[in-house]
Amino acid sequence: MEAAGKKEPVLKVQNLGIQFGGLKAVDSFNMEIGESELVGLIGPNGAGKTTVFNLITGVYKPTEGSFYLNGQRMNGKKTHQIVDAGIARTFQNIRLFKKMSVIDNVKSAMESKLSYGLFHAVFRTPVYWKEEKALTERAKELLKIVHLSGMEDYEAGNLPYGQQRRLEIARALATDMKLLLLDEPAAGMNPTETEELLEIIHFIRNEFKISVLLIEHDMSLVMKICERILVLDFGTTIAIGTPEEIANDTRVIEAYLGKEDEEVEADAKSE
Ligand SMILES: Nc1ncnc2c1ncn2[C@@H]1O[C@H](COP(=O)(O)OP(=O)(O)OP(=O)(O)O)[C@@H](O)[C@H]1O
Repeated sequence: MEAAGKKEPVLKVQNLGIQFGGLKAVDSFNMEIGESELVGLIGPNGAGKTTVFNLITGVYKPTEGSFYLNGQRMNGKKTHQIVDAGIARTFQNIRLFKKMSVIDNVKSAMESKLSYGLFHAVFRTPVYWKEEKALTERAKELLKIVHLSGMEDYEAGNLPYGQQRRLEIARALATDMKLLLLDEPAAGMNPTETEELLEIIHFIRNEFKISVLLIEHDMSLVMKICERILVLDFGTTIAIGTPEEIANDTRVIEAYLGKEDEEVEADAKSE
């Protein structure tokens, strides 16, 4: 997958694959994502999309291939090292500290950035308070970006589903990433919430100049927001292209939804 421009791609994936027993969940996966690009990763259930995320965040160890972040080889690194290097993600099944406040959820994602030591934390020194204040301000800014201003003190688990998904995005932003992986961010959202999410993703990409890789079943969102789309089926890449190319690709139409061509084309046009 060729990235736009001549600069080193933010993410470069070469022949990445993993086998679970006899199943090749992801096979020879290749992809490049350039700076500030917004790329979609789609495919039917079980196609291998989340497995790709798990591979490039160090959750799974690839059985073949390599991947690079800004030219730095990332194979074999632990998840926290990959997060520190600049890859952040959200999860299909939301992972928040449900009993913690909204703002503490964001602040806890920034912990690795803290420079004060145990002494300052235990004795609550001026150094501690200064850094805490800066952290709180930053967390508030991030909550504003995901339209959660005013919700700082709510318990995260009590937020409606759509807001919890946006809080996950704020947590990911708190890690100062270069590449943001979003796993079905619109799942469970109504059309108004999805529209709001779309605006937020655009804003984040433009504001932070980050690259985004998006797994999403909501085709209208994918078609509207992604500059390029990669389609997986049974762990294999079956198509790469612009939203328009993907919507008209017969292999995608046949494999992706498993419907008759006319039916899928009608769906794609109505979205
Ligand atoms: N840890 C694992 N052990 C064994 N098989 C696994 C494991 N993780 C994923 N798989 C299998 O790998 C395949 C790809 O799964 P994956 O979750 O990546 O698909 P997906 O495209 O994200 O699907 P969905 O859209 O339903 O989330 C599936 O057949 C799945 O059962």
